[in-house]
Amino acid sequence: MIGISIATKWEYEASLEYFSIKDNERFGYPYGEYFIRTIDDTELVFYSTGVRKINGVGGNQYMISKFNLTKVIVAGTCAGIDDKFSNLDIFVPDKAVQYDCTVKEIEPLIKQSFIVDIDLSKYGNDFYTGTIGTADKAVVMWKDYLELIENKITIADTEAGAIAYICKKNDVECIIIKGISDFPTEESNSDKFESNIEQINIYLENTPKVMNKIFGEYLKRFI
Ligand SMILES: Nc1ncnc2c1ncn2[C@@H]1O[C@H](CCC(=O)c2cccc(C(=O)O)c2)[C@@H](O)[C@H]1O
Repeated sequence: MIGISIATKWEYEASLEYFSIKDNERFGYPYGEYFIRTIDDTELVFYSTGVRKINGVGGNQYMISKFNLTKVIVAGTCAGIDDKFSNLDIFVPDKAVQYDCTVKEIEPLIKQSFIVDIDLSKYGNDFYTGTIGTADKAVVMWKDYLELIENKITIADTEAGAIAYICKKNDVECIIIKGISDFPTEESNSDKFESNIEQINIYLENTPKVMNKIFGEYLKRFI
């Protein structure tokens, strides 16, 4: 069985809609909900975990143990960091890093022990790849965005790097498929809150579009 890990309720709702899931096919578990679908003769369990690293890791560890998963695919949205890319571009990163685990004033932002390399060689190369950076807070502030650019991060989220890390501990393959839902914008002091609300609205508008693109154009070749 392969697990499809989904963080937010909006991403999960878009998944329910995409696969036309009926109420009696939805089951609860301590971190959220799951449903099961067979695609190309492979059984997949789609589950919501809730947001940020603790929920992402807890939900995945639970599902790896419950269903004896052989692979986890993290599917969802992310912030765009590298400005060569645009909203709705989809990535399958070959590197996942946690960037909030060091004292950055005296240590490098990213330490080797928090980097997971992902071998994509058997899946071809007709997709965007790069480094996904994960931390427990969303990338909203311009100074955080500049720091990620400086550290050569391509996209950022709040779960994937930690999920890849615990998959490795479990000897379970982890593939991350993420689409850009939003980019941080430079905020001035006066419109900090407005610019944040605007970013959230863009995220909400793009979430179903990203999930449909992942399921329609990317999922099958990674299962
Ligand atoms: N900018 C982002 N940074 C990090 N992760 C992002 C971003 N965008 C999307 N994700 C991904 O989607 C989910 C939720 C998104 C989220 O929390 C968010 C999105 C936009 C603005 C704000 C805000 O507070 O203004 C919060 C997370 O689970 C994460 O995996």
